[in-house]
Amino acid sequence: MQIKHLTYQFPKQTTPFFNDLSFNLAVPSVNFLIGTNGAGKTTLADLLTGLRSPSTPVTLPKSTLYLSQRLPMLTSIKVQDVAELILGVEYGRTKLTLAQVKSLVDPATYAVIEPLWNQVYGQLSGGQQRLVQLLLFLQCQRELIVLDEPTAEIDRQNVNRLCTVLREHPDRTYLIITHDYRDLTQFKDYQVLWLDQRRVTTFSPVEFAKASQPFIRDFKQH
Ligand SMILES: Nc1ncnc2c1ncn2[C@@H]1O[C@H](COP(=O)(O)OP(=O)(O)OP(=O)(O)O)[C@@H](O)[C@H]1O
Repeated sequence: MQIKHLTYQFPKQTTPFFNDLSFNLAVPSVNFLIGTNGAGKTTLADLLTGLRSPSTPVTLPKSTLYLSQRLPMLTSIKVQDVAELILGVEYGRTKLTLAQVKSLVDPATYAVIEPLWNQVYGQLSGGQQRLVQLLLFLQCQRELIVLDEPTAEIDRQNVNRLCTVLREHPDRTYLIITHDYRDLTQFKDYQVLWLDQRRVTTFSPVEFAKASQPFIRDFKQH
């Protein structure tokens, strides 16, 4: 998937933040987007998913799923209502039983949802809320699936579950923003996109293992 000549200027700014940025997303594959705080990763994700509009016309993926860092959700409803909201819309159903959910989602997702089914969503921990939303939304297929720091609040056992779900769909194209090298080691094959100085450099796993730029060296040491 080629992103060509992407230019974006924040409102009220006099110069573009991204100027004629071009890069390739590996398709289908996991693309990890890395870079220092403030490099522009979230801004780039916002642009690819239509949350922000590029300053000049660019061809972008037609359908995207964007799980940004802070996911809004009604907190007084139960986990089963959250499942109905997300899966019900996707599958065109207004009511979903736990048994029906079992038939719609993958086993790793069911293992997380089942024990929480009757709990009030707002009473889950921050990490549990994030995990429930991520796993339910990952049951939906789109041309590009963008995850902004999906593992940030999640314990490593649940990260394993999350990555199991991601690996179960090798036909998908993911763009995953991360500051955690351990996320890369969950996958055999992937592409790394390093956003630095408003430019993207891409690496295969072998190239990334050899790369020795200070940011990448520190990233790999985590
Ligand atoms: N509305 C705005 N106007 C001007 N600059 C902005 C605006 N919103 C964000 N920025 C700047 O754009 C830069 C990129 O921000 P962004 O959130 O995309 O970085 P990031 O790489 O996702 O960082 P982090 O790793 O900390 O999440 C930051 O320096 C930020 O201050």
